[in-house]
Amino acid sequence: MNQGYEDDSLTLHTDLYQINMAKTYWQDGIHNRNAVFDLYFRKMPFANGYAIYAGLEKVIQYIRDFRFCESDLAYLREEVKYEEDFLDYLRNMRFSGTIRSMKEGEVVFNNEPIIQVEAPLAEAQLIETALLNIVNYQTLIATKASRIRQVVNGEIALEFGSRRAQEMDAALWGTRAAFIGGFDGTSNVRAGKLFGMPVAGTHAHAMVQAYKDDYIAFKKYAESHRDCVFLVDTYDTLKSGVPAAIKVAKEFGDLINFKGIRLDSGDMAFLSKEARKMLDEAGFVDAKIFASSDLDEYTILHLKAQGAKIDSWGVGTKLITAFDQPALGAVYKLVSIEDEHGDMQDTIKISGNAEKVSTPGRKKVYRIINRLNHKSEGDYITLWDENPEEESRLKMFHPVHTYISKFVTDFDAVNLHETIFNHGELVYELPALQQIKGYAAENLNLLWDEYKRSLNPEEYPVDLSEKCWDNKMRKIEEVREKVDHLKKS
Ligand SMILES: Nc1ncnc2c1ncn2[C@@H]1O[C@H](COP(=O)(O)OP(=O)(O)OP(=O)(O)O)[C@@H](O)[C@H]1O
Ligand SMILES: O=P(O)(O)OC[C@H]1O[C@H](OP(=O)(O)OP(=O)(O)O)[C@H](O)[C@@H]1O
Ligand SMILES: O=C(O)c1cccnc1
Repeated sequence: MNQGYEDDSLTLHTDLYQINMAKTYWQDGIHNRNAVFDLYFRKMPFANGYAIYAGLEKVIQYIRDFRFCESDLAYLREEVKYEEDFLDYLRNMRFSGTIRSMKEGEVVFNNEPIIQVEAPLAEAQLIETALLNIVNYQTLIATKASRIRQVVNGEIALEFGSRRAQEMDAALWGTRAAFIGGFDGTSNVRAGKLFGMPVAGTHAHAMVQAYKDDYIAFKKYAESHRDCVFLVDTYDTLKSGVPAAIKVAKEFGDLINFKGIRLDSGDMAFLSKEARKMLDEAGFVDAKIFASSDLDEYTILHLKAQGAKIDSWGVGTKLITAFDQPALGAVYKLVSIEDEHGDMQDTIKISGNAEKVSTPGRKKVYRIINRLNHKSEGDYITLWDENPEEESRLKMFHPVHTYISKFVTDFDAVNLHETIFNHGELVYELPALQQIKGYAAENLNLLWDEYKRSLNPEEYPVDLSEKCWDNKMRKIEEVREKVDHLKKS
């Protein structure tokens, strides 16, 4: 999308204040100081017990291609009035830092760094907006998809939301995220082409309206396709749609693969049960019933509770727009920065709300897995120089309500971060999408069911090591002393 420019990049896909800060750092000569930022979210989306991380593929593409092109620089020169020497600095900028990230498809929780950026201060600052933009949306959709997958269980779930998504990129990357979260395929053909996802589809009401008759429309479709799923609710599902589908299936016999029917309105519990009887009586016991129409995990659960005979669920609007929670709220916080002597100094952002106080320092995140039952005991955030793998007994305690604690022995501590870029060089090979999806499903098996139920799940422990916690308390104290001192002077 060049909008008339000869060249274009995603590098201006940032907030102006990031470039303004970069200019201040550059002018002051601190732009190359090593800085560490954590990307994390604070509250579990949809009040779910876990989230599924998606977005890494796009983050990699964005970082790999990070550079200001000439039309970006011309814009900054003419419209924002930046001086030539600063523009020269931007012209030569490439991302030269290190990015550590959890793997795509990882089961993630609030308040743990999903991505950690360690880079020259100005570079780390400039990429914030795009990273958050990507991860916030894709993680939200993967998580919503996973919630729907939990209730759909062993049946088929198809993503149908392109027409309702917040624009084209959202449809495309959203459906990829939904696939990672557990969907089986998409109606978006470009997603099939670009990501290798399975594509699937039936037909719309428009086709039945065009032929003005269920039977004629289905017959015409059968003449032009081998796989047939007929949409039966345009006029009257049980009186016209289902009988017409059965009639065409009988007439065409082996000439078509009659896969079933789709319901898109009305009482889908009642209609699916009646349609199932009609299909079975006609001998089409293998024909499947597809359902769509404003579905989400709640309607699907209710339909199942009513004994609906639905085999395949098409979900659009409520998935692709994350209808009940439109934002994940992930943030990007500076946790450590090099001082004038070359030493790293940890930084903190204070808030009146204890849960919002950032956790200082360059950190690692471990998943503590019980060797006896292969279930996760929780996640354990340490400072960089700690190694829980070498410890035989771990004290895990809640970082806010510290009296909630437990000791864990006989565990494996799995470091959840992979190095993606090392000093600017891409060193990570992204697995195939199918593998990422498999990884998400596999990792969910590490969680007790109590964390996975869609309603009122238990809170999964995300704890700080004692050293990490002490460091945080020390930083809080330092800030407090400084503020007290300012008040007095
Ligand atoms: N038995 C059922 N129990 C609970 N929810 C249902 C049941 N049957 C359908 N639904 C859901 O109820 C909602 C009905 O939507 P709506 O009122 O728009 O009617 P509709 O039958 O889809 O009609 P139309 O698409 O023609 O406007 C949809 O979200 C659908 O998934
Ligand atoms: O309801 P969603 O979860 O968003 O799923 C996608 C919807 O898109 C189509 O409807 P639409 O009314 O757009 O077209 P149609 O005429 O083919 O029904 C389809 O029939 C689904 O109802
Ligand atoms: O293939 C379908 O049935 C379909 C595709 C997109 C939206 N609604 C339905």
